[in-house]
Amino acid sequence: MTLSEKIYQSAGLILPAIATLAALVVAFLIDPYLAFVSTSWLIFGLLGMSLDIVWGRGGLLSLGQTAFYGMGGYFGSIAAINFSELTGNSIIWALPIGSLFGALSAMLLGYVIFYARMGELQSTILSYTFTLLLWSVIQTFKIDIGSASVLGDSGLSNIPGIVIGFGAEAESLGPNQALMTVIIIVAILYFLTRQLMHSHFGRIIDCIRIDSSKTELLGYDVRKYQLLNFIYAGAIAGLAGTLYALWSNFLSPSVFSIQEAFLPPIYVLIGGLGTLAGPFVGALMIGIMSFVLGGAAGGQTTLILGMTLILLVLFLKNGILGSLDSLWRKFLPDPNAAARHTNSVKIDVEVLEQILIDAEKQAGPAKNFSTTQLFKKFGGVIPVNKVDRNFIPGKPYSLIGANGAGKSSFLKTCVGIYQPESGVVNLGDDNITSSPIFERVKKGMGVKNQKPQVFGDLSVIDNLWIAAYSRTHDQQIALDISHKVLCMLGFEEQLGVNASALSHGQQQWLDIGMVLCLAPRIILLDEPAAGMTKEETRELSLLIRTLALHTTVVVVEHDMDFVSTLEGHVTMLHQGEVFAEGNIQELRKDERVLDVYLGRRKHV
Ligand SMILES: Nc1ncnc2c1ncn2[C@@H]1O[C@H](COP(=O)(O)OP(=O)(O)OP(=O)(O)O)[C@@H](O)[C@H]1O
Repeated sequence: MTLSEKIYQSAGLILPAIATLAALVVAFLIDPYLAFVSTSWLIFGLLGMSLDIVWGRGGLLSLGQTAFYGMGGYFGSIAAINFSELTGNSIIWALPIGSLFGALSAMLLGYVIFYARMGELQSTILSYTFTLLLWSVIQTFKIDIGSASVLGDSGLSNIPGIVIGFGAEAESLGPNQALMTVIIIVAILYFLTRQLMHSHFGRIIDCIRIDSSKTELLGYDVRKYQLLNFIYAGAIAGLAGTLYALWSNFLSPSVFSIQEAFLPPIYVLIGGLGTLAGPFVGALMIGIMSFVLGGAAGGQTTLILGMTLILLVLFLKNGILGSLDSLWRKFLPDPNAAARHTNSVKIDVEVLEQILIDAEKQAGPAKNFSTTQLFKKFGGVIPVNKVDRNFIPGKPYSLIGANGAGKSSFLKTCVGIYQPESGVVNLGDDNITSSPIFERVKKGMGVKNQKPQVFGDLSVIDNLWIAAYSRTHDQQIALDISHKVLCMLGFEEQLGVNASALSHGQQQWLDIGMVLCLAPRIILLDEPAAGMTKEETRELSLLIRTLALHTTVVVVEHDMDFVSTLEGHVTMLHQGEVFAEGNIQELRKDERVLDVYLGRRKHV
């Protein structure tokens, strides 16, 4: 890595650290009124960051962040009002309780969103509805909890300020000290979140955003990770809400309002989606503009602000920090340059054998795979009609058939993408008929779909690593496995290239490499030769034959010539049923098979 790349890599750490120190100095020096106002900008930035975790990293535009913020604010304030009477200090009670209630509300909403497998738009609308629901409830809700009185649309008052001392004499901090305290809390949360997003957890979240179905095919429990990420962001929003309540000493139901719900997405868009620090820039910019325009624009603040924001989002599509990042990258060496130097893939069979032997040592022997009376229908169409099959290691199995014969449907029903109406799927001794996909993968199933599924924004090595990590849960072992597979494919030079910069054929190989990193005990390949050159197809055939010596391999394939090179067992499907089987030479002589393939009616 060059010096300029090293500086770029550490910028996300160094620049915010410098910004924190500078902010502390400024907070100490500025006018108390400005310190008071700018504290709220920082808190809004924190709320924006909580959305960036869910949206920029997790891929879900949630309009529920202000709901968690409001819930955190209310419950944190109730704790502060009651407990600070006893101990003086407000934040040690309010912040944990506020973030706990933010997290709990996020858990409730997130569970519905992720476990009901809602689409993106549905999820956004549901999160918005959740916020509005709380708004209407809190407006009429009146209750006394100890010394705290929640008074419907009159809100909650008498919230103590930010008190960090203890005892009867402990007092609220002045505006400058309060700002400095909030800067420190926000900085801690920013660096913690950055660390989390750079950990394996963050990488998995990135993969889910890019391609959630592929992430599940790598054996990750996608919904669990999405929910955990959502809960974490809810906790941050709840904490931001509590800080806001302590700062303003008052909370009204308007924190759950429509206007508030749309502010965090604006902060994120202005600052830069997925940058984590961007929402602070966005909140600061809006705060400063409103502050400055408030006096000068004679009642036209909202109009001028709105126009400026529209122009900003139009001309800086990646937001301020996102655009600066793109600009900076232009001065760095092109990480994808090596993608242009790739030759056609030549499998290193020796390395492949070693990988397969290691996999066997770690994951156990190959497993049989069988279906019994497997049946799937779509309305009147029956693409899988009571199929009994038993696949064992030794020779590859090919499933052939004309278009619409049911090959892909059979494979998808085996993988768990389609749920069968009846019948059983067994992996080794386990009945996996109703297991979720990620559990099947954990039990040893490896799947390669027809189109290459790689994480385009991640480097080649990271793509392999994320697959290997799913099996090993050990960062170093996963890296060792990734390097072996990289070497087997001859991709060493392309290690740092983004997967999206590879050609279609290379992406197919990378996808196959990812499957190998899982050390699968049975491998299902759907038209793996699609889009490959003749040379690559030859290598693929060699790879599949080698794989079949160590694992069970089932290939769905159209191309009879390719199937004949596999020298394995062939099953022909027709109208969802097993129509013929044997080796390819026998099937090629079978008139009934030729009739189906050539569309003749003589024997069928
Ligand atoms: N999700 C679905 N909903 C409705 N019908 C489907 C669905 N998936 C497949 N089918 C139908 O099932 C039948 C078998 O399709 P399938 O894709 O499994 O065949 P195939 O042998 O893989 O064909 P091809 O080689 O063209 O991919 C077709 O009639 C198809 O329209």
